Amino acid sequence: MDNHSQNPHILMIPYPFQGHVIPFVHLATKLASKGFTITFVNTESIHHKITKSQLSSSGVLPAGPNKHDIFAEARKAGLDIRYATVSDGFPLTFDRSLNHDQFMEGMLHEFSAHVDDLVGKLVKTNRPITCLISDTFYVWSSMIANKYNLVYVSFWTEPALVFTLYYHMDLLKTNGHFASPHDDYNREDAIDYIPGVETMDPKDMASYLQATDATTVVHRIIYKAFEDVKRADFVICNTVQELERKTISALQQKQRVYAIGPVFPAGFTKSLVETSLWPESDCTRWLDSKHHGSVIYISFGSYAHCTRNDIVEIAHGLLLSRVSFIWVLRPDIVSSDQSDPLLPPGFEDEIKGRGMIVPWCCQIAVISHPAVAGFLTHCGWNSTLESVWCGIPLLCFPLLTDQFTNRKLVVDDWRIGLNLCDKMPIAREEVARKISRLISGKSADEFRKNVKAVKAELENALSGDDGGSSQKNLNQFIDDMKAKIKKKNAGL
Ligand SMILES: O=c1ccn([C@@H]2O[C@H](COP(=O)(O)OP(=O)(O)O[C@H]3O[C@H](CO)[C@@H](O)[C@H](O)[C@H]3O)[C@@H](O)[C@H]2O)c(=O)[nH]1
Repeated sequence: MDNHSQNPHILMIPYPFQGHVIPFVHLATKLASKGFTITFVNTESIHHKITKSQLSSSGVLPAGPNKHDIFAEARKAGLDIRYATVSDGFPLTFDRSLNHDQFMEGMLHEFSAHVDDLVGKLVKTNRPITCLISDTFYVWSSMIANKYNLVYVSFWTEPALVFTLYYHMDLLKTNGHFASPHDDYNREDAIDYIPGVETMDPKDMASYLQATDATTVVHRIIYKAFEDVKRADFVICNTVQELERKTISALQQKQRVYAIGPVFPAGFTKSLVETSLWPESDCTRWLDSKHHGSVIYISFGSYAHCTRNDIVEIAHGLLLSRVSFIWVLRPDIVSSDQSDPLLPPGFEDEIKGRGMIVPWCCQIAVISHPAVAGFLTHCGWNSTLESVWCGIPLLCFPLLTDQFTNRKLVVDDWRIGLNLCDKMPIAREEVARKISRLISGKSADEFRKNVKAVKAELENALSGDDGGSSQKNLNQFIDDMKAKIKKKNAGL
């Protein structure tokens, strides 16, 4: 076997959002620790945000020629991970959150030209890349892989259930549950025809599949991306086989799909690689001062926005509940052009000593702390997996995209949490009541018991080198990918 097929050089490109960059970075270190050479590509904008936040958190950037290389420490630890950046087509000062649709149009139409240019250079080096691992939401992966004769691996950072719903959009359309020809009406009865999926309520689908306008830029991206993924050589998924067995088996009838999750940093501690787009506030000392199992952690991830009313009602609910809490209020949580105070007047005085409000933190450090008892979350998939790993029940407030489906897994299937509000709009009394049910009494005991069982599934999946399902699947994927690269190199 030649060196390239034994130890291939893989190009990895995450979608330029926090919730995608994080699992991609952890997967990169995992693959590098198995001997692969990786070139990891971030957009210039993501790179700029990470280095800026690193500078504000620590006051210093690492010295020397590697100061702008987020993998410098990982390389010192012996991993062969190289780092490159690519333009997303917009200037650094462009507000991608505020101008979301314009940015996404760029992702749809222009980004591939920049990637093409970069890959063209990378394949000419003395250690050429032979494989591309790109985010499933990209629309150009098969085109780039074909042009440069690369094996094409699609990495899906959400549950397999969400993948399969997008994968079968044609069925949802034919049956009138999505993009119904009757203008603004989609069928509301149960969906019972998706292979490998139990009967499900349409309100549990990803928000984009519940929309009545199915022509937005995100929809056009999803249509194209899910056509493209059908051309992937392999699909790897940040989930666990035992948790989504039927869904994954049905998908495997169509494609080579491997459940390799949860993809976490080694040892579930702060990674050697900086990934945060915002400076992290340190919550450790504050948490140390609290009783075990007494604190609620609240975060809605990096991408979704909520309304001013949501924030106000949650704030009042927290006051009524009298629990201690850490609340991550991202600067753009309502909108990045919103600078008026969000919290009710006097709130911060009233919560002194009991509540801590931060713009961002090291989430895995916070939820690993024994003081934390519950997580009020938007149900981003990374947050869901991380919370389960820490044995923390969830209070679910899904806002967008896969978060509605993730909520169904948490609340209806695994029974490890509950809905923040059963009917919109959200009301303060219900917030207080649900917080109490999450962390005290019989309901809390039940959630804790159930979350232990799901946690055990995650632990088993990662146990041993070849014992757990995700370890086995990762090893199998690696063997299959190497074989495919060898075949491709041989022109077969
Ligand atoms: O203060 C914080 C808040 C979050 N995080 C981390 O940021 C990530 C957030 O990821 P996730 O919980 O998945 O939420 P989003 O950032 O919203 O992720 C996007 O990407 C996910 C994966 O595709 C989807 O499941 C989400 O719905 C989508 O919004 C997690 O690893 C957290 O540990 C921090 O480190 N500090």
